Amino acid sequence: MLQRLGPFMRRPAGQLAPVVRGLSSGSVSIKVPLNFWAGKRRASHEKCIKENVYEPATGKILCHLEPCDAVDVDQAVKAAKLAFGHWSKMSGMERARIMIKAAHIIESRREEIAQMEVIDNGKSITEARLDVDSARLCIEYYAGLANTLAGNSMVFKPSPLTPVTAVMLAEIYAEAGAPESLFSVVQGGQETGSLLCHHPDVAKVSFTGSVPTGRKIMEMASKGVKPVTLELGGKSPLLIFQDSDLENAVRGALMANFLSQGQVCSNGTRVFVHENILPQFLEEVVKRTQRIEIGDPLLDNTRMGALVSQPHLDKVLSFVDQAKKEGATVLCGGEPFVPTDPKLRGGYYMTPCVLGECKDEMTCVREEIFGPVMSVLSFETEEEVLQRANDTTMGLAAGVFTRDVKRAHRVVENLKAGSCFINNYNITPVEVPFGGFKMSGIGRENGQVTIEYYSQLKTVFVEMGDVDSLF
Ligand SMILES: NC(=O)c1ccc[n+]([C@@H]2O[C@H](COP(=O)([O-])OP(=O)(O)OC[C@H]3O[C@@H](n4cnc5c(N)ncnc54)[C@H](O)[C@@H]3O)[C@@H](O)[C@H]2O)c1
Ligand SMILES: O=CCc1c[nH]cn1
Repeated sequence: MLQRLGPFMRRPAGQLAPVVRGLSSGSVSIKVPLNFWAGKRRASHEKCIKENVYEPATGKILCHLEPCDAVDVDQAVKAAKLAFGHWSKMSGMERARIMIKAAHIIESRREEIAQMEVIDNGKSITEARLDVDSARLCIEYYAGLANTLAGNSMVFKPSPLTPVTAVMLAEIYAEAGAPESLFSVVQGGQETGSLLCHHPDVAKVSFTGSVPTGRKIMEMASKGVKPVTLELGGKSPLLIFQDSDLENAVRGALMANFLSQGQVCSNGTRVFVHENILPQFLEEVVKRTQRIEIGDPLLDNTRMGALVSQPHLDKVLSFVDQAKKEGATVLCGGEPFVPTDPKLRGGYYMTPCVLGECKDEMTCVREEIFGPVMSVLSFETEEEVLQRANDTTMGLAAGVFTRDVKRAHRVVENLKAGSCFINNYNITPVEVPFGGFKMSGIGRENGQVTIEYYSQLKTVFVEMGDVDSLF
């Protein structure tokens, strides 16, 4: 395991707590470059100002980001264009073989990748392992479809807050035998992103992020008349009817709000509960929220790690303050959390929050918080709750809990959202398309339909006879 982690330097021992299956929080300091194209990791070509990147669990500096400038982006895109030439001429079988090999490498390095994702992102190791499995399954699924299709190359810019693991994926594709630069990584923030959108050799822009940034991306892509896929934010409703199995509804509400410290686009953060079961629901949901184990994300029993950055934590806490000012009741959580372990004291933790007595017009109900904050609202009738659930500019996901199967189908038919869950929440298998209605996005990821969003259709007429001319 440690040999594989060669490029990552460990901090001197001494202040470290026991190592958890390889890495421990606060023990990693990355010195190697984080850009990757033409077969290797690369520093940016200019000695630019390096930006600190912090480990969410500890607040310690994890690495330095060297944003790619126009020269770097141009090199990466040109290399990707060459790779496209090779890759698209390979047979589907050859491409599938390379993808399956990449999937096997991911499987064999599952724990190492998951641990590095935790260090990079702050989420719990339990979730990170599932994320690595999802990545592998995704590659396996599309390898199955590759046999009959054209292939693309990609230049990927990760969030500047979490730059580390995307480079590992680039190395894995290279090891699996993919043409050089088939999958490249350029680091940076909005300037680098904007360079990619404007580059004339970039044929398609796929963006995952917030609605305001998505709007800018679409605007930039429009200059080159480039197609876009936009996977944007949400403010999804979860409807819990009186006839629900209450135990499962409570579990669903927790899964809809607290995965990845609430930093999940599809989260069902507006929880509408029928007025007759509201007291029981709140008692149970608050009890279980208070039991969520917060702390070192690399420990197996942790269920909630750290938020991605200090500014983001501050923003989420300010949403809770605003909710209080607007009349919501904090039923639990919503406070900064300082773990007892001294090495975690600088980390970005908060207690998961349930807000009661929420009203439709409150900021916490209207705006995406992207943190562990559940807003609970009461309703009386199906018609009323459907109208309120759809009263949003976004439409990524929605959920309904009821034992009445006819009601379940009637409700999801009327919910304006790309993914609807009946008696569960946040289930996203790779075979099933994922994407938003309204301002939550354009296009779909996952499933067979996604291929259409990354392909050009070419129509070719071949005349075998004479041209029937009118002239
Ligand atoms: N629909 C989905 O599948 C999905 C998945 C995950 C996250 N999200 C959404 O993402 C948001 C949270 O992510 P975030 O905080 O990283 O979002 P963000 O919009 O702040 O940033 C996303 C990315 O855009 C880049 N960027 C920012 N400004 C840019 C510009 N002007 N030009 C080019 N690039 C620019 C950033 O560097 C970053 O890599 C939430 O709204 C969440 O719902 C959506
Ligand atoms: O934050 C986004 C979550 C998600 C689930 N499936 C695809 N994206």
